[in-house]
Amino acid sequence: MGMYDLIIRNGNIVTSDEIIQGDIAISKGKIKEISRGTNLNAKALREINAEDQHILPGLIDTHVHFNEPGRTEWEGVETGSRSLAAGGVTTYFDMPLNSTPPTINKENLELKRACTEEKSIVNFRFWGGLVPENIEDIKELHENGVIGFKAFMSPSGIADFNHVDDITIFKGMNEIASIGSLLAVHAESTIICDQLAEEKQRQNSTSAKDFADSRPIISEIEAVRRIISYAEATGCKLHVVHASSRKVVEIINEAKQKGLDITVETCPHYLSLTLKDLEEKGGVAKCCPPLRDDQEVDQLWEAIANGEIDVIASDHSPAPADMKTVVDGDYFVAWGGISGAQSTLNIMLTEGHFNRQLSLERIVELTSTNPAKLFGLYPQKGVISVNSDADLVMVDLNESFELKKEDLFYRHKHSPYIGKEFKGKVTTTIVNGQVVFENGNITSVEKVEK
Ligand SMILES: NC(=O)N[C@H]1NC(=O)NC1=O
Ligand SMILES: [Zn+2]
Ligand SMILES: [Zn+2]
Repeated sequence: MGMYDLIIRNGNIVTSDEIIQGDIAISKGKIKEISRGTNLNAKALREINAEDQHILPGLIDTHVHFNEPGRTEWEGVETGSRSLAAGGVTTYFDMPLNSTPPTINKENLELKRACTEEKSIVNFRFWGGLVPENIEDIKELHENGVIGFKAFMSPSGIADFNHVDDITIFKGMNEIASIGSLLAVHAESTIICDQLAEEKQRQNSTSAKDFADSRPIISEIEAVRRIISYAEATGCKLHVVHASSRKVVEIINEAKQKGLDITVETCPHYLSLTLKDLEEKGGVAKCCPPLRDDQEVDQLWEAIANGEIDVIASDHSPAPADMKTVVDGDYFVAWGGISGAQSTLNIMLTEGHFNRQLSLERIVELTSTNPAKLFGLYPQKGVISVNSDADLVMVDLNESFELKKEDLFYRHKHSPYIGKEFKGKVTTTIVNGQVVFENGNITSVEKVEK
């Protein structure tokens, strides 16, 4: 009879394939045994009764901006990773911008790695940046472990992270293809967005709708079509982040059908919020691309149901509340970025599972299994199986709650989801076999070694 570190008894174990009832035994950070239907005849230092709860692979949030080092007054690894733990996320990929210095060379990557290792309570990986100035640094970043590269096709809003011009895209994608890595793109057209914004501002038309109209869906479509041309020409693997419309998703699917290695992400805010929320809630709901309308939201859910979307990630891009404020009705000045890292699973359960009959298996696939497969972490992560990492989230689907400001672990406790009724509550989050979040509290502050 074995002696394990932890046994979780009698839960409904969800993977991307099936839901089974059983026990999970964990030691040294790994899943050692799983029983189907029966009780494991074993003991552990600690046992958790998961009766009536569902156990999912911990979420892998492939898209967050934690601003550390250098801009921790916006967020930071400590608060950021705690909010992820509270939301059932056990691994995150930190974007190369909004921290200073940005992750565009090896030295800067090491700075980010050092502070993250010191402070994160969940697992992490890093994106490298592709900017016009760093083509020579791509290979070294790759060799030092970045999971891929991120480029902006339109201004990023951050002075030390320039957007790419066509020649940088061409050369960068050739380089990224040659090392076998992947390019993630923020795809909006600079020309369309900048010129429409300038016209609007010149006319003093600065409402929520004016802002949204200055970044129309055609701007995403145009940029995605252009980047697909380069992917075809260079053979570079491509990942389009935060598609706000099924029209964008459809173009990517056509390219997939033609045999291109291309994937697409959307975010919880495009699946749950609209321009109306931007008008009513103000800058807290401002993001780029902007929120669309009800019809676009429904169509994105249809795309999910059809298997046309690969990954759901938060694009948590926080800022202090005063930077998110709409001053004199001007929506152009507020920071674009949604604080959402803690709410991804809640949105998927409430809007997806309960309101639209999306299966729990599909939610697992979109938030954990697919990200793990896409970035080479599978089957170590993204699945509940023997020998996988013990990264797990337990949810009580019978519990409902209204999100309150005090529930948030962010450095700045604002979010467009405050006041929203959620069905399905995260009760426990386990990272590398350690309980890090339980019953509303962070329980372990041990740093995660990478
Ligand atoms: N710089 C940055 O984080 N930008 C993000 N914010 C947002 O709303 N969209 C983005 O790409
Ligand atoms: Zn972006
Ligand atoms: Zn982002």
